[in-house]
Amino acid sequence: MAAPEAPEEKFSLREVLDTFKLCLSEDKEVYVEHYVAGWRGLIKFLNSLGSVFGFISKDAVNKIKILVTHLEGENSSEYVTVQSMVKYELENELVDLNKRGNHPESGCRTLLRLHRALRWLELFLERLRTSGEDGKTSVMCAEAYNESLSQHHPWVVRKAAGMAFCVLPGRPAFFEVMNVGTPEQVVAMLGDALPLISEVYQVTEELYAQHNLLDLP
Ligand SMILES: CCCCCCCC/C=C\CCCCCCCC(=O)N[C@@H](COP(=O)(O)O)[C@H](O)/C=C/CCCCCCCCCCCCC
Repeated sequence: MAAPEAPEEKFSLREVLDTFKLCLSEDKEVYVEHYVAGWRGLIKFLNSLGSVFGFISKDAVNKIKILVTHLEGENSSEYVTVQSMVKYELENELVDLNKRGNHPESGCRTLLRLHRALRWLELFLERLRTSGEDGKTSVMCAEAYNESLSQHHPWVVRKAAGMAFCVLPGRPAFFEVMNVGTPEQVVAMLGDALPLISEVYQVTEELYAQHNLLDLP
C-alpha cells in the first residue's frame, strides 16, 4: 500500500525571519543556501492561499530548483554565496549578458528574478505592517507589484498577477496564516523581519549593479 502523502508543513513567519537572519555573513556575503530556504518558506505561504497562485508558485519553485542544482552540483563550492557565484559565473563566461543564449539557467539570471521579487516582498510587507485593520491586502499587493516586479513582466503576466491579487484574503485572515499570534505580534515581527530582508536586498542589488547584471535577459 502506498504511504500516505506527508501534509505540507504550515507556514511560519518566525521561520522565515530566522532564515533571512542566516542569509548574511559577517562580511555581508549572501548565503545562497539560506536565501533559497527563505523563499521556500515564503512559497509555503503562497501555496496556502490556493490554486489561483499556482502559476506564481510554480515559477518560484522552478527558480529554486535551478539554484539547488547549482548548490548541489559539481561546482557547489562556487555557489556558497551570491558573491562567489557571480565571480565564478562571470569569470567562466557562464552568464548570458545581453541576449538569451547558452546559459538560460545561470545562477546569476535565476537569482536576479528572485531578487526582484524580494523588492516586491519588502514593499508589500511594509504596507502590511503599517496598514490599518481594514487595509486591503489586494491593493497593498498590487501597489507593491506595480512599483517593482511588474516592470519586468510582459502584459499577460501582469494581467494574470492582477487577477490573482483580487482574491487575496483580507488582513485578519492573512495575519492568521502567518502563525505568529495577535495582530500586534504580527506587526512587531514584520518590524523585525523588514530590516533583514531589506539588507539582503540592498547587498545583492549593489553587487549586481557593480557588475552590470541588473538587466540580465
Ligand atoms: C511574510 C508573509 C507574507 C507574504 C508572503 C508572500 C509569499 C510570496 C511567495 C512567493 C512570491 C512569488 C515570487 C515570484 C517570483 C517571480 C519571478 C519572476 O519574476 N518570474 C518571471 C520571469 O521569469 P523568466 O521568464 O525570466 O524566467 C516569470 O515570467 C513569472 C511568472 C509568474 C508570475 C509572477 C508574478 C509575481 C507576483 C508576485 C506577487 C505574489 C503574490 C503573493 C501574494 C501574497
